[in-house]
Amino acid sequence: MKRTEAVSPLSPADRGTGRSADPGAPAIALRDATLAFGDRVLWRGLHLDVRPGEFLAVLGPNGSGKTSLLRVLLGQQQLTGGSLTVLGRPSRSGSRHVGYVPQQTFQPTHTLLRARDLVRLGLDGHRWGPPRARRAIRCRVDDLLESVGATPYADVPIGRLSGGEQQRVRMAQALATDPRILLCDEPLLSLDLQHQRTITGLVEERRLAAGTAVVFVTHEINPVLGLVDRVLYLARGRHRVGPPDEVMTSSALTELYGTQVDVLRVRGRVVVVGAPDGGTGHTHDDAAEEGEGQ
Ligand SMILES: Nc1ncnc2c1ncn2[C@@H]1O[C@H](COP(=O)(O)OP(=O)(O)OP(=O)(O)O)[C@@H](O)[C@H]1O
Repeated sequence: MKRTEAVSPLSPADRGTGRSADPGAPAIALRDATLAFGDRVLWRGLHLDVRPGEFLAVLGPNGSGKTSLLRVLLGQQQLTGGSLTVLGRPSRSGSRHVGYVPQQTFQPTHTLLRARDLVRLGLDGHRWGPPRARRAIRCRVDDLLESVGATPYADVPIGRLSGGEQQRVRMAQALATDPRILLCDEPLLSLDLQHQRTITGLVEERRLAAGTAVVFVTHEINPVLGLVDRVLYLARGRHRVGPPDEVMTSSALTELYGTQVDVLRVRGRVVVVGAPDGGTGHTHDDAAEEGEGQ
């Protein structure tokens, strides 16, 4: 299990409420941020504030630097240039105020760790001092598992679960500490429509109830189109940020890719045609799938 992805000890400075010193401060602030590996620039000059309660979708072709951006926000990867603050402070790894749903990695089938153990690690893996009362922890774990529809397999070793089932458990783990920022790396991968809705519903609930800022990496914007405040689109070392109606347009993506790209709206869905990487999955037509299932 990649325990460090979601759980690690708190630094002493991080034991507070997670609120910024300045309540009006953005949850995340990137200034002139650049990330490069050797000569390869993933993105440069990124200037971005993510407000509390905002839903930012991060799109872009394979290798454009979406996961790397999350690693930067998690404090696991240093910027090459520019600066970053998270909840008003320099980012650091292991903050309980930042929930993380990592990109899907399949667990070995022989692992003994059960779904409920993984969620529990998300709950008390950050804590110093005596463990919380067992019953309270068990109830909270049960509630979290229930919220993602994972109760039926709470006691099944995680390696025996399907990709979609594992994904739902990871979401429960990420929400365990009531994070003020939620970073999701393709959390809808492997999920059928019903469970996509369960997951997006949970994220939305959390965002509205607690003002959690959401950074949501996805290859498929349509399942979250109604929730997204802004899109950050990364491609060819460049980026574009703005509301979906401004970014998901033929002119914006043509400029970003440097070649003709057409963005169509079909029954309220976004369809991208002609992106050199074959598109980033926006052409997937959920509406058709939904109709078929009824
Ligand atoms: N530590 C590292 N050192 C060198 N190169 C790296 C490192 N981390 C990532 N890369 C490279 O940076 C590029 C971007 O990787 P990243 O995982 O951020 O892409 P992505 O947009 O999330 O892709 P995908 O859609 O396939 O998940 C890749 O080519 C990757 O190999």
